[in-house]
Amino acid sequence: MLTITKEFHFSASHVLDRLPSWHPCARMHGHNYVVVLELSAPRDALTEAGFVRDYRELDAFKKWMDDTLDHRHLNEAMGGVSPSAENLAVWIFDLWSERLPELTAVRISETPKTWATYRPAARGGEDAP
Ligand SMILES: Nc1nc2c(c(=O)[nH]1)N=C([C@H](O)[C@H](O)COP(=O)(O)OP(=O)(O)OP(=O)(O)O)CN2
Ligand SMILES: [Zn+2]
Repeated sequence: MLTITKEFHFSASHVLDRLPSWHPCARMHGHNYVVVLELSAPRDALTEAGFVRDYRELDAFKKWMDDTLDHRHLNEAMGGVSPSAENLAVWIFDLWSERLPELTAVRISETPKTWATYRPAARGGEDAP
């Protein structure tokens, strides 16, 4: 299995309003988010050029991210889903997995020290069918 990743950046605010009120993240605050898309393909399924998928074909994802998430309030942009890093990873995966069939994982960083990864078992890795 071959795996490629590409990193994207956006800035947004959120409120984790399902947390208890004493929790700092229950207050409005913002992050400079990092999103990493991971795409995978078996070695015998690479394109003629030797790509899992051309990185440049991910320009559409960047445009969507800029339009939908950048400088937005994630509680609104995500339609009421609690905007944790975990839920954001799942939400992005579910929105993009049909358009990017090679998508195997979405990783989200809110701070330089934190990462959340959504990697559905059936879609990638050594155990994939
Ligand atoms: N499992 C999760 N825990 C937390 C999430 C999350 O999405 N998933 N989100 C937050 C906050 O939104 C934010 O990311 C703060 O995280 P935290 O690590 O507390 O950030 P700090 O910069 O304040 O941490 P320091 O330890 O002071 O560097 C909270 N938890
Ligand atoms: Zn936060």
